[in-house]
Amino acid sequence: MPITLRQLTHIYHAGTPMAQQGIVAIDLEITEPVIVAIIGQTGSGKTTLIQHMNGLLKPTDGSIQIDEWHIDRQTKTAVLQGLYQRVGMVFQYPEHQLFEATVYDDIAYGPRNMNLSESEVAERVVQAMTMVGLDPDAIRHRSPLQLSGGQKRRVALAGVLAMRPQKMILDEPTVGLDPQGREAILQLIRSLHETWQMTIILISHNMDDIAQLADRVIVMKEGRMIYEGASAALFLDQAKLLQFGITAPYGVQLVHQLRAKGWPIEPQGLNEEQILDAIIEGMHRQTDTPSSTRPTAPAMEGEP
Ligand SMILES: Nc1ncnc2c1ncn2[C@@H]1O[C@H](COP(=O)(O)OP(=O)(O)OP(=O)(O)O)[C@@H](O)[C@H]1O
Repeated sequence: MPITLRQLTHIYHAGTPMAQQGIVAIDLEITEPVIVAIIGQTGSGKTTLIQHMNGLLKPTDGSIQIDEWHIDRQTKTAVLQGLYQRVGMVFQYPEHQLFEATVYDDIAYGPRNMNLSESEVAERVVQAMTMVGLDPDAIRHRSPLQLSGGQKRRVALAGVLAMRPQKMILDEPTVGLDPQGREAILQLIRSLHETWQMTIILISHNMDDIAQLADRVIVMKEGRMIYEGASAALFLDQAKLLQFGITAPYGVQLVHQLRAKGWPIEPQGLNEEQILDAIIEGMHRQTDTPSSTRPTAPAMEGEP
């Protein structure tokens, strides 16, 4: 079932002198399962948008349809709570919200709030820990405070997964992690999507993360959605990148630079492997081209 937004609008403190525009008239259809990235400058409405997708905010105008939930300004708060459990939200720096004495209790917090039996809670905690690559026997009794940054983030993710959401929203999932921790979280997100067919919506400022993960990209500006489309199409369109003030991922920049120098490279995708294949293919094509028509390869430094 697609996620459908119709003229979705949110004005904070609507009808008061403090009224502040959050998002305006957003029409969007997300066909699942998919990984969607939301980008945009600070204050552009990214957080306001995602908070409608898990029932933390209600529209002041327009509507949002997620599975059986149709939400508009009339929707009662109790109805929103069901959505909150179905669509998991992982906040920026979620590890700052680990507050229980043990890893087990932290992950069990969400399922316990769902009034499940303790045996069901235990089953979910172990499954969620396994899903995020944490060894349940090794760390369940440890304090979350004793874990590394990457492990803490996995615990926070497991806490959301233990509620068995069908969709997940991640706010800056790799921010503050070292390169190894970042790579591990990217892999985890990819495997959640592929193994569980989970729709994942993420906010990110990291274009390399987006190039590696996202099928689609939404660009927000001043509360409005100014672009929605395939991430590959956006990153390969230099005019749009310039228009939106987006710096392309490193691999894509390399492709643009090589193309500008006449290398016949036509990348079909965006992840590192695809870009590398495209560059190698371009090199082969260049070698096959008769020398009179061959574009000039970039000269190495120090070469004539
Ligand atoms: N609780 C609030 N009360 C009033 N205005 C708000 C509130 N939250 C956000 N806004 C306003 O709504 C607009 C969109 O904010 P939002 O937080 O959605 O942007 P964002 O793109 O997520 O920004 P950032 O990247 O800084 O998190 C901004 O003008 C902001 O000032």
